[in-house]
Amino acid sequence: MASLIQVGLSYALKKKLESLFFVWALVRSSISVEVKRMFTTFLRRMIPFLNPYHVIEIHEHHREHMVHNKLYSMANAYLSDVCSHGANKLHAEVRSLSGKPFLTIAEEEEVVDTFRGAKLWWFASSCKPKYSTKSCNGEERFYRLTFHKKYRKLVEQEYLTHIFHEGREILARNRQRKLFTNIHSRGTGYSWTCVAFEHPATFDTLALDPATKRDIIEDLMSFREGKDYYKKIGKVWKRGYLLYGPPGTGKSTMIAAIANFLEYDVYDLELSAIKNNMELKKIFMETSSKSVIVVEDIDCSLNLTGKRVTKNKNDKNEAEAVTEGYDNANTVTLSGLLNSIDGLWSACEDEKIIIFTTNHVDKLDPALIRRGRMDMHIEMSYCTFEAFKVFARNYLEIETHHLFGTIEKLLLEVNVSPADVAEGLMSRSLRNADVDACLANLVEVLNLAKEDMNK
Ligand SMILES: Nc1ncnc2c1ncn2[C@@H]1O[C@H](COP(=O)(O)OP(=O)(O)OP(=O)(O)O)[C@@H](O)[C@H]1O
Ligand SMILES: [Mg+2]
Repeated sequence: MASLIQVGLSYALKKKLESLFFVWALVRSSISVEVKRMFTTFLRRMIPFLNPYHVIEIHEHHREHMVHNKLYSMANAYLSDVCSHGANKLHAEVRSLSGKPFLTIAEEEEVVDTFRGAKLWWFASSCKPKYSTKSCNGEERFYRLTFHKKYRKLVEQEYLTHIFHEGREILARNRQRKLFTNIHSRGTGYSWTCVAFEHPATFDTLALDPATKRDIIEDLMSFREGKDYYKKIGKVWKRGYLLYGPPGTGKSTMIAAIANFLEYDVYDLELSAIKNNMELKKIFMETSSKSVIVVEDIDCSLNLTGKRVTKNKNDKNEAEAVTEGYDNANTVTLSGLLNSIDGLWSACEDEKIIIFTTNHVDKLDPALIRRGRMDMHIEMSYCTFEAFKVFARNYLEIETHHLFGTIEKLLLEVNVSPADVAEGLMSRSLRNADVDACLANLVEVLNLAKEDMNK
């Protein structure tokens, strides 16, 4: 019965449609081409006029050159972080070894965002790309952003920039941080190669005088938040730290703690592997923002202790020229290094920390470490009682002990590095020995050091 009615209805509908088409064919043939054109133009104008919404499509790649569209990546990160709760279907992936999942909005899903009172609809979709590239040969993803036309100015002038900046911050927070080192490859010359950066050191585990630690943390925080300030005073947004002190006092550990605190990548620059100033400049330019650039043992890296270039090169013989840092095609010189650190090129991709470490601060050229270039000079000293207490807290989970008095006295008498103290505590704590045994072992280490000193 139901199917009979259905057949009857569709038959009636078919008949109606047939008569409509017949009338339309009659009208079409009777009206002039001119009227037809006017009618179509009118319709074309009326449809957008009646539609109060505007649409912006943000594709994964630039339409013409098929290079990656940064706005797409930022929008993707932004929507995943801010609006993903509104989506029913999500994709999950892990981008860093920390294991934190990163959720992205699945295709054909719509989420809603609000910005300064404006409501914005984001629809995730994909299409066939016009051209195919290595990274995109099947489908190209895109977002369709829909908003009321009264918000057009707001979207163009503020919202898209807001998306870009927020997305960049979110990507930086979620990315896998990297440790780069410079290598020489036959084809491309000098370049960076990287591995995941997973050093566990933090300021909590760093054994250091609490006041110095606080100063460093405050300095780093004001650097990180100082974008507008640096711009206002006309300085490139970067900061230099010189870490100096005897071996095993925690200079390299401090670098890891700084990078972890700021969540920056680390570029470990091996100066002695670089051929000349030109290569050095190139390799500096290839570092990205939000990074710590490190030159360890700067006093040993190169002969950078001579004076800077003097113009009258002819007065010098070759050997003197090299020692005094002339711009030689086959060497990295002091002036080359200074230029790379804070010449005009250093302004590309700012927000960088530059750290030099040395065991012999007195050997360095004052020009290399003057304030403004190396803004903060941090002395990493032998182990103090305050530093020891950090180890005791971290390694043994104790705040006080009857042997603390003896250890404090011994630490005032002998020069032992934090590395030695850590080793003294660790050799036993690893084997689950009790606290008393660990501290007794350290007292023994300190007494031996005292005997050595007296000898
Ligand atoms: N201040 C410190 N806080 C915590 N651990 C430390 C500290 N100093 C040294 N250590 C421990 O000692 C080891 C060696 O320290 P680190 O490599 O940081 O010393 P360094 O100053 O860089 O030495 P070098 O001048 O020989 O390069 C580290 O692995 C770390 O475990
Ligand atoms: Mg070191």
